[in-house]
Amino acid sequence: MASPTPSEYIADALQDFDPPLPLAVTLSGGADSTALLLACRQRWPRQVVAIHVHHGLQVAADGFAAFCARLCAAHGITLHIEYTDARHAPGESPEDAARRARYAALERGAAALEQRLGLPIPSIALAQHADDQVETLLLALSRGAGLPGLAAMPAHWLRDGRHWWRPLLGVPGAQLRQWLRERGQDWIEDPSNTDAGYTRNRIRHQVLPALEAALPGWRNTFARSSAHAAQAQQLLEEVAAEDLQRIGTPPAIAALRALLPARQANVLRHWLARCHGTAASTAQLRELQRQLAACRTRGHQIRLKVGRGHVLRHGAVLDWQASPDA
Ligand SMILES: Nc1ncnc2c1ncn2[C@@H]1O[C@H](COP(=O)(O)OP(=O)(O)OP(=O)(O)O)[C@@H](O)[C@H]1O
Repeated sequence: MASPTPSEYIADALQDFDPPLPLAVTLSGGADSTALLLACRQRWPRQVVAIHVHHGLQVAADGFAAFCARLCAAHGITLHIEYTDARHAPGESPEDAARRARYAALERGAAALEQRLGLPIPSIALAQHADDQVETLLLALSRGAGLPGLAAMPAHWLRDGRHWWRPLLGVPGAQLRQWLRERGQDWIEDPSNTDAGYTRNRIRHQVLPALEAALPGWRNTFARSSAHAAQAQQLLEEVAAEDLQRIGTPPAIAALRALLPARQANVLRHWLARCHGTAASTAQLRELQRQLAACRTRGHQIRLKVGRGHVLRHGAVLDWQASPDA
């Protein structure tokens, strides 16, 4: 059977994509988001707008913004440029800081467009594709991640009443580039995408070609594994939420001790994330569970560094306190 053409890949992806309109496409000026914008514009001619985030600190930022302005003007697409300063906090990776700042800027950009157009914008689309998804999975494996990491990127989520979508997760990056070339459409190459100092780029340039050669169908099978992990993670979250309700907040030590270790770890992670917005490292969680197992007398104290603060024993319950500098 002939393999699908770039147009067939994209048509297939957009067929399953049915967002409430209008749709804002997040446009970096790279190949992926340029292709997503033009494909969506083709499908919903007057219902697509674009948001570009100008990362003030990057030298190339003006060039990206100028490209997006030219592209949108040429296709009659309304564009909003949102400025942001993605300086990273001490201890935070520059990539994470840029991502966090970008999502906040995209939110502000959507709100600004709503004001300007006098319309709600119920949907925002991001252009990550099948290779990005596999890179995310392999990065998670390289860090020893648990199920949430192995579940990789969700194709859809709802936040503050707005739908966020990733309609291209089934389309290989090379197909998007080919689709643009066939239309004579250019894009901007981000110089940081080839920097081998980033693990993601080493995965992209060294690991993916080896997988391509060794494992036919690996993109689909890896994506299927991520989908299994995402489903299992949903179940774990449900179990943790039920357990936490039973155990109480703050969690009762005796009730925690009655749980099997895996279930105890699951509810502790859930409590820290949902109630305190923090995460324990594997070593911190193991030590906390060891302390819980040893906590047999009234006098046994617990004070452990966990995430951005400390877990403490207060009588019959555990408590978490943020560090003053967190
Ligand atoms: N500066 C930006 N402004 C608006 N949207 C962005 C920006 N940077 C990234 N995005 C959106 O987030 C998605 C993922 O970003 P990421 O940095 O992983 O990819 P990218 O290499 O910039 O992708 P692309 O080839 O689309 O530019 C992009 O596909 C795009 O939809």
